[in-house]
Amino acid sequence: MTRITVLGAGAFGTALAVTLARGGASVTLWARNPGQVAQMQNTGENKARLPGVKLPINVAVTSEISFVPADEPVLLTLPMQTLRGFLSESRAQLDGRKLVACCKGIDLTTLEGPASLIARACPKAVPAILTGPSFAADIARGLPTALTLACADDAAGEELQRRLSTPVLRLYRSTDVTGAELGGALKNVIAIAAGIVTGSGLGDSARAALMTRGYAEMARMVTELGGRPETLAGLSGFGDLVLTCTSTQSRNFRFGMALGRGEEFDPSVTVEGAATARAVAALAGKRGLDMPITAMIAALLDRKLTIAEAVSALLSRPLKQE
Ligand SMILES: NC(=O)C1=CN([C@@H]2O[C@H](COP(=O)(O)OP(=O)(O)OC[C@H]3O[C@@H](n4cnc5c(N)ncnc54)[C@H](OP(=O)(O)O)[C@@H]3O)[C@@H](O)[C@H]2O)C=CC1
Ligand SMILES: O=C(CO)COP(=O)(O)O
Repeated sequence: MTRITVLGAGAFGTALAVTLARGGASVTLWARNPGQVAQMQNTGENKARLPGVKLPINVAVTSEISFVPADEPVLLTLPMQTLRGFLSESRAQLDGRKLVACCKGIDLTTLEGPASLIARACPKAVPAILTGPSFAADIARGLPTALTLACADDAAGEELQRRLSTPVLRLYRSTDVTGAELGGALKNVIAIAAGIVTGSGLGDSARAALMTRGYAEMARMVTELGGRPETLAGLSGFGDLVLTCTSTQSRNFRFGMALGRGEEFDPSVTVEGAATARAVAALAGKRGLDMPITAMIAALLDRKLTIAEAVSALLSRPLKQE
């Protein structure tokens, strides 16, 4: 039987633990907070992050990372901006493992994605990325979901694909780690922008234009960093961009909608695209890449611009070929 360790009991980690356990794996789900662990053990449910979903009996919940099996997959399901610190604290337990990052974003300090952070902290580990269109709530309900599993070592990737696929969770394999992780990171920034367009009443046509031009700037960054444009055309890029820019289940989209309406947004909600917008704007600046939508979102979040000014700046750019 496959044993899987899931580190991070947020909505996504819990949903993945549940679906993998339903698929027959023996899952250990780790959360940092012993109180939350006790609550999950007592109620058989993660009431804080994924209420209403029963944990199968083959999910063991713990707040200790004392032993992580060496040859079994480890899923990292923490928010992106906490990953670097977590890896550095836990490298003794994690190095040498197959570490599958499920977070979407770019680290604000190093301007790197999860695979590079893993490689730096745990040089003997096999880094992989699990990404694509998938809301935790959908996965937890057992609805069909398709994701990209990217690993530079294709043999290791094939094994991970096999172990992490279930009858309702279909994984496609890729060796393009850069393309896959950038798709998941960058689409969140465009989703905030799409939310702003919707929230401020600019219309569906404007949102479609923004998604398309957002995709163009995502492709520029993927190509610049050595990823493959065809990866971006798959689940991890196009697929997740469409999902996140069109569904109010998305926190990034809802955050953008609140901005567009001039409403407050609960600061405790994980909105990966906010930090990633700033990181990507900095990276684009360093590399001389034109990423106007990302730059506008970063400027809006830093209150350097109003929405009206951002829209006007985007529309008054010089006319160019598509
Ligand atoms: N939710 C979804 O539908 C999807 C999420 N993802 C990605 O998964 C990642 C996690 O998101 P999600 O599960 O939704 O997040 P949630 O907001 O649901 O939960 C975040 C979890 O991370 C924990 N956490 C925060 N900081 C640390 C830390 N320093 N050390 C250890 N644990 C920490 C929190 O613990 P505590 O409660 O103690 O603060 C909490 O359990 C994100 O990158 C997201 O983009 C990807 C696809 C779908
Ligand atoms: O990445 C996701 C869906 O694929 C989840 O999106 P949000 O983080 O915007 O909720």
